[in-house]
Amino acid sequence: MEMESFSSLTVTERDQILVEQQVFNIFKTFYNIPPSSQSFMLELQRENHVEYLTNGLKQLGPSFCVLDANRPWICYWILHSIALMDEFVDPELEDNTIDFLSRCQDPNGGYGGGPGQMPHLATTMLQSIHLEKLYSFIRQMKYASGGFRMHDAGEIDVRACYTAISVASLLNILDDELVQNVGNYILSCQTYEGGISGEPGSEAHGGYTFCGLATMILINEVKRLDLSSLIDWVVFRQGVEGGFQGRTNKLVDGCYSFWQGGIFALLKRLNSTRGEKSIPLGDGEDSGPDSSETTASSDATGKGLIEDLSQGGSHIEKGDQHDTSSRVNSKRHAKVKPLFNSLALQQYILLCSQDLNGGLRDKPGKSRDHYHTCYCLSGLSVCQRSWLEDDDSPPLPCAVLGPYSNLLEPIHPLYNVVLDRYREAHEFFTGS
Ligand SMILES: CC(C)=CCC/C(C)=C/CC/C(C)=C/COP(=O)(O)OP(=O)(O)O
Ligand SMILES: [Zn+2]
Repeated sequence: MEMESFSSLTVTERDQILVEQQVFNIFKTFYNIPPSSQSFMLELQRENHVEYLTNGLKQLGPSFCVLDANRPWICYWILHSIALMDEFVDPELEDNTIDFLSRCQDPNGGYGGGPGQMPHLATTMLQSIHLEKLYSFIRQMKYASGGFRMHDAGEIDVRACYTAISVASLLNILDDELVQNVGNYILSCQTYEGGISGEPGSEAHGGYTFCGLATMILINEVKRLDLSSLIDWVVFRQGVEGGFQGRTNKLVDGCYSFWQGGIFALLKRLNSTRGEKSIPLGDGEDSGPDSSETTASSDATGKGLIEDLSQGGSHIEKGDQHDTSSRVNSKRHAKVKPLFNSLALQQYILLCSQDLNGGLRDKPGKSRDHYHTCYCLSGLSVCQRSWLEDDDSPPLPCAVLGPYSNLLEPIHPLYNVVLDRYREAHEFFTGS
């Protein structure tokens, strides 16, 4: 592009072009090296990621002051990332972390950002011991409009609804009082674009759309959303770089691999014909006989649209060199053509978001951090199973970009917790 016309662009447009150039340089280098060496670039650097994450966990003690009010959330980002790679932390570090988290618990329920800090819904994502007090804290955060506040006198938004409802659901303390009017509040945040905003009147955003959709599923009101326009909005958030943007005209960012990618995982379950008793999506419906012969396109929610879209896939078909639809044809392993380009997203995560020295990031040029590590890896796990109807069976090798050793553990898409851990928690809190 001519310098003159470049300078006439807005800052956002210039950023977009610069990022696209950086990403395409990475892809060009990648495609210019012999295929035999390409596998190294696409390899998940597990050891380095685990080392980076473990070091992060060791620093959570009293001297750790970066993002001070986020420390329990950092624990989740780190521990979840380690669990996704099926790795463990050593028992002493695990004990120290549990001790640290219990010191963050407020005597009146909920967890604060550090020992002695005000309890906050975002940090209450973590396991709680005082269930009654936790219930009372969540109840106090509920606002008459149906929404929840993030903390005492804090902002009311869709994120707070999700954290309140998902924690209450996982801990089996969700009741009608907590649910009352939540659906109306979320509905009031679905915008003319189809996605969901943080609060009424704001712009649709991937983070809030995930939170809003998951909440509506958990409270059995998902059919009240305009799912066809929501799907329409989210499929167009995948960029030519393969990654997702959070909102219209913004840059792609590795963390939306989960916030947007997770939406597809939820939609896939809604559309599934299998009776998923072990992984309820919350709509209370038995979705039919366990037939491995059926295709995933016959649910009432978004029915015709999902069928149509699953024929066409995502909007970035141009240059899609990895379309595996003709190769993935096993009845047990692949039922669903994802509504997004799963291999392009894996390529963005591995080539552009991965720091080969450990950790993952927003985009090339940015630094790694625990938040992006968590949500890039969660998105990668979603991608690897995006062709599967049943998360308990392993994906075919062609659905996993790079060596098969890149395969991560499956997650429960409503809670973003590794499936086995979800099952343990579910059993613990429901006794079944
Ligand atoms: C459970 C929980 C706490 C969920 C959080 C969900 C989430 C990620 C919400 C997004 C918040 C937001 C509007 C970011 C925009 O930042 P930006 O303007 O820097 O980014 P952008 O340019 O990509 O939109
Ligand atoms: Zn991000």
